[in-house]
Amino acid sequence: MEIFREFTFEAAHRLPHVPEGHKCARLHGHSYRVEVHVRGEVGASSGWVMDFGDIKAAFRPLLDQLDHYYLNEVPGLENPTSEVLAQWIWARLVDQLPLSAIMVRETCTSGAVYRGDAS
Ligand SMILES: Nc1nc2c(c(=O)[nH]1)N=C([C@H](O)[C@H](O)COP(=O)(O)OP(=O)(O)OP(=O)(O)O)CN2
Ligand SMILES: [Zn+2]
Repeated sequence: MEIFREFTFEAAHRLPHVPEGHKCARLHGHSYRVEVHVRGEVGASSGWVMDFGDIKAAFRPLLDQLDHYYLNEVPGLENPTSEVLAQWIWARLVDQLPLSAIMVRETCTSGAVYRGDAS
């Protein structure tokens, strides 16, 4: 069984390695949406894989580093694409949660999913 908890935060960024003239080289912001997916057995007594509250607690320190910040200044997010952000979140949660995926949405129509492999 896979469950997920969604989080939202506001942040600014710019993409430093895009071609000259690309709109994303300019400072701009997004209302980011992050889904943290975890996988496990459904407990016979609990009826759940884990408490959504435990996912929320694990994500809280990351939210404190991201919400209303300029992402380029956060260590590890100097090139804050959706892909880099998904990997950054994964690396900070993988020792605490049985992760199956991290989804990052920059906009309603674009984002990235990281499942912990190289691809
Ligand atoms: N593979 C990626 N491509 C782009 C990323 C990214 O993180 N990974 N990021 C951006 C920009 O951050 C941009 O702000 C968001 O992209 P885009 O989908 O182009 O957003 P728009 O809202 O501007 O889309 P429109 O529908 O064209 O208005 C760019 N690419
Ligand atoms: Zn952007």
